[in-house]
Amino acid sequence: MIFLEKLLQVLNEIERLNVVSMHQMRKRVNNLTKPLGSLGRLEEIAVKLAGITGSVQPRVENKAIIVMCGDHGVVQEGVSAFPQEVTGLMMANFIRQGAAVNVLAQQAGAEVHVVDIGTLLTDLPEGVVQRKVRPGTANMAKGPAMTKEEAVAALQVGIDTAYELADKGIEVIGLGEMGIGNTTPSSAMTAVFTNHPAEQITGKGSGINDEALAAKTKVIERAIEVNRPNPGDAVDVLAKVGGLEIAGLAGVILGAAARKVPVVIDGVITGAAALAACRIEPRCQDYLFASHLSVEPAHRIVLDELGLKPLLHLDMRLGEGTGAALALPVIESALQLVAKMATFEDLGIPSPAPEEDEFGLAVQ
Ligand SMILES: Cc1cc2ncn([C@H]3O[C@H](COP(=O)(O)O)[C@@H](O)[C@H]3O)c2cc1C
Ligand SMILES: O=C(O)c1cccnc1
Repeated sequence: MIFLEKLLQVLNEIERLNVVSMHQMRKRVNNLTKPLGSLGRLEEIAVKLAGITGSVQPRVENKAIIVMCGDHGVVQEGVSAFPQEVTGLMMANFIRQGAAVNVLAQQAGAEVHVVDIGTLLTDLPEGVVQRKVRPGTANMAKGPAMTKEEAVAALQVGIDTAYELADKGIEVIGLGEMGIGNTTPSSAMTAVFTNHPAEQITGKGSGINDEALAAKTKVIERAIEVNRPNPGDAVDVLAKVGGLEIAGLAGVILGAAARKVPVVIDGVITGAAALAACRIEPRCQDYLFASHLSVEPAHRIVLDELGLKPLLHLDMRLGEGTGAALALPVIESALQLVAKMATFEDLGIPSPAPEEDEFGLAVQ
């Protein structure tokens, strides 16, 4: 249980947002040459980033997307439109820069880190980070997807990955994943954590038909019934009805929050990981940005539960970190505005800033 001790130490390091920096950033934003509040959510982004980093000049120039990859025993139940081999083939595609996330990450100026935390592939393409905890999960419709020890080990892989990136100067992390079948554990976890019926939470994933959707819903119900995950114990939920890449992503969030690095979540799978991370340590909620709203029904429920508003509405349902990659430039733009716009002071006219900000602090 060395892992567990390390995990507890990480949780201990996650701090609340720095309210002083947020107040200073709000003051700066209110003094920019524009009507108060007119940059809308971009203003909120700047203030939140100040709180996360504890700096009035936060930076998100050095960006990375972590694509955690894992396979799922539950595909035996026919829950995906695609065969399991596609997970490994897509890993090679990420390395060849041929996937959607590669194109969008390049647009955003973000590095893509591909981590094998639990695929069935034995011959990994060069460039994939090898952190396999086990080769694929077991079929959760018949028993636990993995042991609790394996779930903790996967969390630790995520924490280590976040630490490595923070140590090399990465200032914002986008989350992505690849794993055929992974919308099934994501929906199961969301059903358990939010106490919604599987029917309201299950979607078509990569594109199953209505008949297969009904069967997928039943598989999720059965997995919950067979395993009885304890909603009050997020590691139990991850182990019984989760996935290796999902646990790894939850670990990335915990590690990034401990290092004061903002995290941009993507679709329904990274959303389920965020729910797990926030159940393990609620303070990490403050470190999250929601990039977009997926068409998968579980996603809206996840974001509501996390109290996050998506930045983009593009009707996407891909995963990989594609939504996160698209949101990174929006987040960076918020800071560029703060850094480069003139203030009312520069124009020599009084600022329209209110006397108090949302923290009840005087801003003049
Ligand atoms: C070619 C291809 C590329 C993908 N990139 C992301 N996903 C997405 O689809 C999978 C989840 O959907 P389901 O639960 O229905 O299997 C995940 O790998 C997710 O990242 C892909 C899926 C496919 C087929
Ligand atoms: O929105 C997502 O994250 C998603 C949807 C379908 C398949 N994979 C991912």
